[in-house]
Amino acid sequence: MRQPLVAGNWKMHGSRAMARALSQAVVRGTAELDAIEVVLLPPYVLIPRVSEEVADSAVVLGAQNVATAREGAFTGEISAPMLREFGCRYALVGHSERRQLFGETDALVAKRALAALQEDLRPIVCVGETLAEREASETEDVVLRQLDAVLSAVPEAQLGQVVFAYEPVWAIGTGRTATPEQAQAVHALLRERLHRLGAEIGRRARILYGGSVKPGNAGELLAMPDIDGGLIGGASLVADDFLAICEQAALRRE
Ligand SMILES: O=C[C@H](O)COP(=O)(O)O
Repeated sequence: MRQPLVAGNWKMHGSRAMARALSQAVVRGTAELDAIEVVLLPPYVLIPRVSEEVADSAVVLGAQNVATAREGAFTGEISAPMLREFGCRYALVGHSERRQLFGETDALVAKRALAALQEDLRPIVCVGETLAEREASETEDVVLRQLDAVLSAVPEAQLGQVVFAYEPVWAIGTGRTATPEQAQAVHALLRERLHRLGAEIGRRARILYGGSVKPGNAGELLAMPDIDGGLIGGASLVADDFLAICEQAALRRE
């Protein structure tokens, strides 16, 4: 059985006071939820603050991106060794906002995933189609192209460390969620592709869903056989909402 994972992507939100209060609420509220893995992805500058708050808990820390190099003249980038030093265990790569707003290509996303793995930082690889691509019936081609770019770069032995996330771009921050059936169809497609690399790889890979997940729709999404958790944006900034989603994910496990 795959352990459900719920990750809160705070995006570019927060302050030191907010990070402290929200992390404490998540630590308290998930203390009994040992069936699931809970990951917080604050902005870089809040990582040290969140790290202190989650230190004695099962809540895991991650970053929203990671550099392709360990160090060097890469202004504005933060490397995997730096993130590890501050307690991060995960890093998002290829979030659609990075792809769309900052021009990150499939090749760059694959390099970021590899750089993370080389430092024992688990990448959460995001894939997803835009509304125009969905309407042009290109969803499968787009998500498989994005997935294959990473699969061809990462050694098979390390694939077990990778988490995948399907986030239809048209559902992110829009209040418009994919139906559980739409999401399941893409998750099954991704798993099928992973399965081709090895039955065990396909069976064990965790594939999260993201895009306007809220307490009101989390249960039906997480009930789908190939949805192993959520990548939560807006709702992760509201402790009660995030905790309610974590509780739904824990039910999936039982
Ligand atoms: O990383 C999180 C996703 O982009 C989803 O964001 P959202 O829950 O605000 O739609």
